Amino acid sequence: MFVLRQCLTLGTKSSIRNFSATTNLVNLTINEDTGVAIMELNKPPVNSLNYELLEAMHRTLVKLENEKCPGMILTSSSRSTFSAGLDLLEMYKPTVDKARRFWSMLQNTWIKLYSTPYPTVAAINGHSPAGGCLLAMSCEHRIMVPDKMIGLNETQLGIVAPQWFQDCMRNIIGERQAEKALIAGRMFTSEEALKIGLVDELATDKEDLMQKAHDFLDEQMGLPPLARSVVKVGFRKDTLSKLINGREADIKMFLDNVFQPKVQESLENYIQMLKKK
Ligand SMILES: CCCCCC/C=C\CC(=O)SCCNC(=O)CCNC(=O)[C@H](O)C(C)(C)COP(=O)(O)OP(=O)(O)OC[C@H]1O[C@@H](n2cnc3c(N)ncnc32)[C@H](O)[C@@H]1OP(=O)(O)O
Repeated sequence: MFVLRQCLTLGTKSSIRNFSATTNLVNLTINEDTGVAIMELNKPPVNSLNYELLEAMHRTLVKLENEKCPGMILTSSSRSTFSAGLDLLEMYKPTVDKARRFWSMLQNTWIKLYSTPYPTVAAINGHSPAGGCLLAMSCEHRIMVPDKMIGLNETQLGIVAPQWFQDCMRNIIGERQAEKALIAGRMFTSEEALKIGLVDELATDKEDLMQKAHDFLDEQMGLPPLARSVVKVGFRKDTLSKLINGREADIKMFLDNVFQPKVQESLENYIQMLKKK
């Protein structure tokens, strides 16, 4: 195995191979024999999804697609958290330009991740609320360590999970379970998530998690890749097209909501609460 460290400040293919001391928000490891990529989110302490992390993810996904990646594992370098979801500071008192840029990058990243032709598996080694749950749901297969929490908890924060977040959940756990979970903003334990099908497997620890993720990819990589990807994208095309054809309306929805005084008040209280913990 060798490690390619993807650095935000580096753009060219050759320079990506050089380690740089600059913060690496995404660590990319590619197995020389199998080509399998491990994309590890690395924004301590909890991988909150700010513009820079989303951009680093997007850039990595473009690179993997260009280099005909055969399969990818999405995981996190944090011991407690897969991803804490969207960075609350991106939504708290932003300028219009900053909010628009942020949301647009979230859309870009999700569209790339949800539509990869190659198989993807989320190795969920920690809590995965809201936007973190979206990332996991955008992969094809989810494996989670025990005793962590996952779900779309937006309602509990006084905000609304966008339609495409909701669609992703509905596509996985079905209409009735998704409606109940989304209205309540419910977070599930790993064990509950397995029961309702929000995750596919539980692992005993990180080693078991990665082994199971590799096993899933091995199985997928044994299938004819073109047929596999056509079926995958066929299943996902309605959800994808809804956002792709409605990106501007979705940005407007976000901007209209994020600047509501009530929403700003909820975000402020929530940020304070997290800081006091
Ligand atoms: C507004 C219009 C519509 C918008 C639609 C939005 C759609 C999606 C929204 C989201 O994704 S909002 C984010 C939702 N996320 C959460 O509710 C998770 C909040 N975090 C936690 O519950 C916990 O941090 C954790 C993930 C369970 C991890 O717990 P742990 O004990 O390990 O770590 P903490 O001590 O709580 O946190 C460390 C450090 O990180 C800061 N932080 C945590 N989450 C976020 C976040 N999402 N954004 C920014 N910062 C975050 C936390 O405040 C701590 O900071 P310091 O005290 O160290 O400064």
